[in-house]
Amino acid sequence: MLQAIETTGQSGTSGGATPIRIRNLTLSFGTTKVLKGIDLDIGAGEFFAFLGPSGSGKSTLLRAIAGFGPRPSGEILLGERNVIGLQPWKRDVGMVFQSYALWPHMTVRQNVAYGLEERRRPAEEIRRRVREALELVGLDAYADRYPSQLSGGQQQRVALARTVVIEPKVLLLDEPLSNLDANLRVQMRQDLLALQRRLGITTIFVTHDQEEANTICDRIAVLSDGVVQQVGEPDHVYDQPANSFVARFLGTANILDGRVIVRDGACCFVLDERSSIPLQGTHGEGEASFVLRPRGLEFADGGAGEIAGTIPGTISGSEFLGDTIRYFVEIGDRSVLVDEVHRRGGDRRAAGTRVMLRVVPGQGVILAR
Ligand SMILES: Nc1ncnc2c1ncn2[C@@H]1O[C@H](COP(=O)(O)OP(=O)(O)OP(=O)(O)O)[C@@H](O)[C@H]1O
Repeated sequence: MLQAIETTGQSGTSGGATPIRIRNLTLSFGTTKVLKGIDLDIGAGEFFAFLGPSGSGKSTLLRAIAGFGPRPSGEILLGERNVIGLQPWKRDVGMVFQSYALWPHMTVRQNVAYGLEERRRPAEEIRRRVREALELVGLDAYADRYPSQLSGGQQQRVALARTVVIEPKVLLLDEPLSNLDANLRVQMRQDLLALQRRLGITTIFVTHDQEEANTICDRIAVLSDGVVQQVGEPDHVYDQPANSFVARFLGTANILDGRVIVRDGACCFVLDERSSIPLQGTHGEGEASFVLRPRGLEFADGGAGEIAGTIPGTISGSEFLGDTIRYFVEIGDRSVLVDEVHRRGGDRRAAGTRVMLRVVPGQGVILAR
């Protein structure tokens, strides 16, 4: 019965925004553990993303919060209440899925009203709340249409209206934009952000699309193999990845293996016998990886011969990316990516050219290995 409704909230219980605390959450399908001791704190009113590759456990975690799937161990606190073991419809959460699953034989108005009718709200209240929900998603003029008379984006907005109309304390969105075409997704994510801000409702958004998470969410949790790899604001996680998985998953990264040494009190990253890079700040000595975005490296032009702190290399190819040109540079037996701003009419560096690279000051992260 919930298939088309996909909301598990109770009517008229919204109150203030609800924080979510997850403690040591573990969940298995049969003998396969897919959530492995998840700890998370999601603030009241926060727009939070679960981001990770396919199979990392994002949907399973979201569904566990909603009360679907096998019973996990650990705690899920919605406000002060541990909801583990509680039936989905008693949790006061609303969930929107990738497939909108609207009732095709019902108008937009009837679809949105359905959850309130099921909860036996008075007719006048239903009329008012449905009108408000449709205004919220900008579809009040479409109330008498059937789903087949709407675009994909409009249908998804009906699905959102149908969920928020029951005033859940927590809104769970499982890849809600992935059925839409690229342009509509960009538009819809802004609409979604505006809606979330207006409602002030604690919201979790599941996606494998880092751009989607980064553009609309306050904070993200990066998941891999049922484990939270890192939590933080999108720019922080991008700039300061906790490990090489996060660095690779959030954009393109050069991961250079070498070691940190301290010489005369100054830290230095030794790539090989020809290349060492001075480091800012203090780091422990030992095996390490230097994680650098392609924009974190630049060409040290103009110097004759090798310059201290630079890395000699040879360009092996390049790609035109619009605003930038991405160069493939061989350094020893490894290859790195270097992005250089494209200037109109500027010459492209040719394959085979010998170059010196340096780290842009302040760029890069050292990860112990
Ligand atoms: N009903 C199920 N029975 C058995 N295994 C399942 C079931 N649902 C999910 N899994 C497994 O649990 C793991 C996590 O799946 P989940 O759907 O949570 O990943 P996800 O990160 O949401 O991936 P996607 O982005 O592809 O939806 C996967 O290995 C998946 O095969």
